[in-house]
Amino acid sequence: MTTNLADQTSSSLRIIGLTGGIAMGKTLVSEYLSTQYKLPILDADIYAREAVLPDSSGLQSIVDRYGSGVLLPDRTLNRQRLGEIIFSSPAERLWVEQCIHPYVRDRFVQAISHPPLNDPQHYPIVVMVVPLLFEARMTDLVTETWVVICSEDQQIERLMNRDRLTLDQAHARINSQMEITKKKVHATVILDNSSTPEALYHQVDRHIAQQTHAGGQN
Ligand SMILES: CC(C)(COP(=O)(O)OP(=O)(O)OC[C@H]1O[C@@H](n2cnc3c(N)ncnc32)[C@H](O)[C@@H]1O)[C@@H](O)C(=O)NCCC(=O)NCCS
Ligand SMILES: Nc1ncnc2c1ncn2[C@@H]1O[C@H](COP(=O)(O)OP(=O)(O)OP(=O)(O)O)[C@@H](O)[C@H]1O
Repeated sequence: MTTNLADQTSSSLRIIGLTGGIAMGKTLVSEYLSTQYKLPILDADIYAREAVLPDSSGLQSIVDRYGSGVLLPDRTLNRQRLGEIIFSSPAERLWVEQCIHPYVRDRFVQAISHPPLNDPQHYPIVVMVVPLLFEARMTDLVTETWVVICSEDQQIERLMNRDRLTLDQAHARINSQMEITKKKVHATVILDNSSTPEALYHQVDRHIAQQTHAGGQN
């Protein structure tokens, strides 16, 4: 039986699962929700980094599999090297994910089940930023899903510029995620980030107000 975290916590608590394709604008939205609405933000990418900190069992497993060449001289994870490995091999990506995702899920569950975030009087809305919300089957952790989208051309341009990637590298990362058209099918809310950040923020304002007014229902 699937355990639904939202059922374990107060029914009035809204948990927004914020996702979208890589580099489509999740961070822009989460920063806005944090600064404009003071919402608590829990971020899967941050938890995934914690899972491979020096001396963690996660990092040790990765070194056991790929050798010490996956470490930088200061013994921290060489993220660029691990990225080359997992974004060019679906099998290795799945292996790394099964190593890291259980930790990420645990961190979300811990955060939302304990004070202060389990008190809807203080925090009626919590945001979980989860790039792989659908792929990693974490939708049971949230009460609504917000999917940020833009065109594929914009995605590639933003990704290449931000992360200094070649076109092939950008494609490899995009192709390792569920197609955005499929994510849209599962969305409670679609946020179109193909224009300016301000246009995106207006949509966020509208959906926070609408959903709050409707009592957090879809
Ligand atoms: C491969 C790693 C070391 C690359 O690190 P890097 O600093 O370059 O990227 P960062 O972690 O900031 O991720 C940037 C974006 O890449 C995408 N991404 C990351 N991991 C994955 C993955 N396994 N599959 C598809 N896309 C991914 C996400 O959109 C994410 O927001 C890192 O992404 C990683 O450890 N990935 C495996 C863990 C994971 O699945 N994380 C996703 C959150 S649960
Ligand atoms: N509307 C926009 N116009 C121009 N640039 C944008 C816009 N939205 C986002 N960007 C830029 O695109 C890049 C990706 O945006 P952002 O980091 O918010 O995406 P993300 O979904 O959080 O990425 P990731 O999946 O890697 O975590 C950033 O460099 C950001 O500044």
